[in-house]
Amino acid sequence: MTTFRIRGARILGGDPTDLLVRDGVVAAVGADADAPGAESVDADGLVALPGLVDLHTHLREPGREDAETVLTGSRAAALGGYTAVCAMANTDPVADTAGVVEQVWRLGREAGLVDVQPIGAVTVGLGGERLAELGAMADSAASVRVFSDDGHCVFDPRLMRRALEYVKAFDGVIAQHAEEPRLTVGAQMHEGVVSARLGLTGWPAVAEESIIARDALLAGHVGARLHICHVSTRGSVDIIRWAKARGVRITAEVTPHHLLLTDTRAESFDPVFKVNPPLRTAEDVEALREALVEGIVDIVATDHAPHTTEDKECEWAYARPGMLGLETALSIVQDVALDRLGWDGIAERMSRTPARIAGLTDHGRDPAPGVPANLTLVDPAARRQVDPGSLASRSRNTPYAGMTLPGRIVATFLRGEATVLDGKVVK
Ligand SMILES: NC(=O)N[C@@H](CC(=O)O)C(=O)O
Ligand SMILES: [Zn+2]
Ligand SMILES: [Zn+2]
Repeated sequence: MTTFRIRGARILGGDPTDLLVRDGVVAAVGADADAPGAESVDADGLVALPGLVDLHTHLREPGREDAETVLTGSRAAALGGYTAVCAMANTDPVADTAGVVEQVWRLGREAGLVDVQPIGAVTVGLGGERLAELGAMADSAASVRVFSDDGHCVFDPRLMRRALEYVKAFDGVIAQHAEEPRLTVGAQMHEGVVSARLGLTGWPAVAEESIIARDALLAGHVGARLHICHVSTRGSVDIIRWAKARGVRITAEVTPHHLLLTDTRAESFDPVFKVNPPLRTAEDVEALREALVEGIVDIVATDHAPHTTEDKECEWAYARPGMLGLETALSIVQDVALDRLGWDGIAERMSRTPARIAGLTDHGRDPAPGVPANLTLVDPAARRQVDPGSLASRSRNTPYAGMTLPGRIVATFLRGEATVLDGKVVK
C-alpha cells in the first residue's frame, strides 16, 4: 500500500497542515506527518473533507447496465469526492432479496472505488403490496439498514406502519419517496403557473406534503426512524420542522438540483430537466436552502439518476424522470450554500450525517490520527465548465451542461488508497 504525505491541506477549511496516510488510516497530522518514501501530494490551497457519503444513488446494475454500472457509477462518485454511496433498490431485478443486495455489494467491492452500500426494497418488486425480506437483507453480507421503494411511494399506510415496526428492531430506517400516487396521475412537472402556461399536467406540492405528514405521524407512533427522500417544497420543510419539534425520529434530504433549479426550466421542453419530484418554484428553492442551513433538512443527497439517450432525448412526455448528480454535487452546494454553511457545515451535511443515517461507521469522520483515511481534497478556487461528454457516468443527462461551476475534486482516498489523483480516477 502506498503511503501518502498530503502537504498543506486545510482540514475543513482551517489552517494548512500535512497529513500522513498510511495503512488505511490517517497516521499523523501536522509536524509528525512525515515518513521515508511517502508519496507527496501537493495540497496547497486545497480543503480536506471527510469523504462524501451519498444516501441516494441509482447505479442501475443489475438490469440497466446501458445507463450505468456499479463500476461507472463508482468512478463518477469518486470523482465527485464520494467514498460511500447507497445504491437504490429500483434495479431489474429489484433489490428485494438477500441475493440481489449481496450481488450489488460484491460488485461495489470489486470496483473498489467507493463503498457501495445497497438499499433494500420495502416491498416485493416495489409493488407496494407485500413486505420484502427485510430481515434477510439486514442479516446478509450487505448488512442492509436503509430500505426504500424509491421511484415509488410506499402508499399503503398499513404496509408503511409494518415496515417501520419491522426495521425498528435493528435500528433500520425507511427512506420514503413521498408522492401520493392518486394526486400525480399523468404528472409531468410542478403544478403551478408555469405548468398552466405550458399546458402540462401538474405534480402538486400537496402530493409530497400529505405523505410526509402521514409518515411523520406513523413514525412517531411506532417510534421508528423515517427518512424523507428528495424534499422539494416549502410546505414539506414546515411539516418536517413540526415533526422534529415533536421528537419524531425523522431526517430529510435535498438534492443539489432542487437547491438550484426551478420549474421555469421546463419552458425549454428539454427532458433533461424532467425529474421526480419536479423542479419547483424559486420560493421553494429559497426555503430548501434555508432549511439546509438551519438543519431542518439534514443532508444533501444526489438522487443521481442516469438514463440512456433513448430514454432522455425524446418528447418530454415520454422521457424518464431523473438527472445525474454525483460529479457536480459538491460544486452546486459550494455555489449555493458555502457562504452560510462553511466547510464544516458542508462536511456535516454531505458526509457525517449521511454516514450516521446509513450506519456507515468508517465514513463521515474528520481526518485525524487513527481515523480510516476516507477523505477528499477539493480546490475551492477552481472553476470548470460542465461538459456532459467528459463525465465518467455512462449516461449524459446532466442538467448543468455548459454551466460554469465553482470547485473541483483533486483527490479522493478510500481507506488510504487513492481513488482519484490530479482530478482523474486512479484505476
Ligand atoms: N428521481 C427521478 O426522477 N428518478 C429516479 C427515481 C426517484 O428517485 O424517484 C430514477 O430511478 O430514475
Ligand atoms: Zn424518488
Ligand atoms: Zn431516486
